[in-house]
Amino acid sequence: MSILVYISNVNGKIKKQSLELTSYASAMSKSTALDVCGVVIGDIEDSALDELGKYGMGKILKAVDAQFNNRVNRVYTRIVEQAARQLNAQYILFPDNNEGKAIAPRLSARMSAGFVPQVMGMPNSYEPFVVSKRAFTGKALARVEVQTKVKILSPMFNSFGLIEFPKELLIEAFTPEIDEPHSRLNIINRNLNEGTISLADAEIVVSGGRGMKSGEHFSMLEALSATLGGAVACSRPVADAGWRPADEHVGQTGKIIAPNIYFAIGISGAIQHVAGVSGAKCIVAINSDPEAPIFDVADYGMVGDAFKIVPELIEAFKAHLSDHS
Ligand SMILES: Cc1cc2nc3c(=O)[nH]c(=O)nc-3n(C[C@H](O)[C@H](O)[C@H](O)COP(=O)(O)OP(=O)(O)OC[C@H]3O[C@@H](n4cnc5c(N)ncnc54)[C@H](O)[C@@H]3O)c2cc1C
Repeated sequence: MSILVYISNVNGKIKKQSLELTSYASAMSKSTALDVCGVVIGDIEDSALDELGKYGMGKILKAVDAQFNNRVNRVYTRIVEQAARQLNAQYILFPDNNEGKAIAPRLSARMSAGFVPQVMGMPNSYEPFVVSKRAFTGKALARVEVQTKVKILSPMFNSFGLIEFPKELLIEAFTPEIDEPHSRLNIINRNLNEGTISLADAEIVVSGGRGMKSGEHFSMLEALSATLGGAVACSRPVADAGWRPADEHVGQTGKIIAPNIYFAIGISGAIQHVAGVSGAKCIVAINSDPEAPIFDVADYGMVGDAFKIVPELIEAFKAHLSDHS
């Protein structure tokens, strides 16, 4: 019997979320004595998977077929289901991202398995199985009891962290039986953001709001983000105005992120915005209005003009980083 981790394969690379999910599964295996296994789909070198052993992965089923490189959620669901049945998985873990959101509910229906998205922290108990999840756009935690034999969980990114549980890793080829067309769609072109840290993976996020006045002024936030090795995000009006791409918008109707540090710069802190970042470990707010609601949720606040403070911060961080390099 096992705990099965769905390993996201992005162009032959694994995401940090998969390392965190593996740590999470390894912590669960301490309480359940179940083996930690994984399934990965599409072209990927074994060497790209080795790191998972460091976090407690014992075995990976690797489903490689050129047809699997175009992700078709219906087919991926069938593959994970077959892997789960082969490994007698009691728990199946998905990342809380678009992939998890597309596959986990389908799998839940196919396997009659209870599914809990947006899981926060480790299970509260195993008999009965109770786990906490985000509720009411992050304003509350709900404790959920799952009564089905197989349970599917999507832990929130960065809600657990990376913990090493070194294990010898075995990678096995896996040939699922797919008796339906792999795709009814032809993907003609894919445009990927190369060389940037994705918002979901970023440990530091530098986010700007309407207080930045225009899209051009975001170059300042890009410079701060580059200095710190982070990613840039924005509030919804900024994306709506076309100052930044729509996929950078965080909040209730955008991405939900939980970085270690979230810089909210020229952002008022409306409840719909905070809903997307309340999981951040530390919020640093820069706002010229001392009454801005963002200061109610910020761990550190600077009252003042972002156009003066941000360049000074960049210089200070650069000096600090060069002293410590
Ligand atoms: C159903 C619904 C869903 C929504 N979903 C989202 C969502 O997912 N994400 C989201 O972000 N919003 C969402 N909104 C919009 C949300 O209610 C707010 O309108 C929005 O978050 C405000 O964006 P902002 O903070 O950038 O702008 P503003 O509220 O205009 O705030 C700008 C801030 O910049 C400060 N400022 C101005 N000049 C400077 C300066 N020079 N230096 C420093 N600070 C300065 C101001 O003091 C102010 O606090 C949603 C709204 C609704 C109704």
